[in-house]
Amino acid sequence: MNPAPVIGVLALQGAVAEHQRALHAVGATTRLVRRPAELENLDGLVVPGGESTAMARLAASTNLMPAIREHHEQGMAVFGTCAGLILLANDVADEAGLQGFDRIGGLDVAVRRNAYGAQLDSFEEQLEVRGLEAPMTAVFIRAPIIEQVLSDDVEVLAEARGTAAAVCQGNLVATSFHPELTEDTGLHRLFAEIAESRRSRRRPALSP
Ligand SMILES: NC(=O)CC[C@H](N)C(=O)O
Repeated sequence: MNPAPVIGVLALQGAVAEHQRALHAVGATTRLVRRPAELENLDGLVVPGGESTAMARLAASTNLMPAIREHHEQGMAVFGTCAGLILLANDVADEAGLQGFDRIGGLDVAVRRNAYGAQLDSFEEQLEVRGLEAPMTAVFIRAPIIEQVLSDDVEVLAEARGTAAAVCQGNLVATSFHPELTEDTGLHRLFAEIAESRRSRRRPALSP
């Protein structure tokens, strides 16, 4: 049997412990990531929900966002939820607060921040997710909307209110909602499988 995938959780801010719990529940080993060196030899990385502007600012002092991008280019899978989706998207509308700060990028979607409404407009919805057997409860909190899918390489895994809410592109997975806030670990299982299946194809880490 393959060893458990090692999945980092970006731990600058946001729903860190909840993602760790979900990843442990699907058999992954986790590591908290606050600095570039902690990205070495990870099979995957979760970029949690929280506040994308806060994460981008906290990451800037160690150039963590470009380091995540480089590790992804070398084969590390990345799962971005809510603010994490914003940090992965190649195009972000309503960038106020993010301008001048590196993001990760790589996911061919255009998102608009806070587009489902304010904190008080947060909502839950039952979503059918491609690849999962049962519908899951999706929690949307000041969530970004995926306004446009920019490439045929992006697969829409779920839709909410008429737009894509969960997408996959190669070894990138992203949701506008918070899968870590419910007991349903289906998306974490899917991500752990993607991270594990791509491990053998990864190029070895570059020496310093
Ligand atoms: N729940 C969330 O992650 C909210 C995202 C937040 N509105 C942002 O722009 O980063």
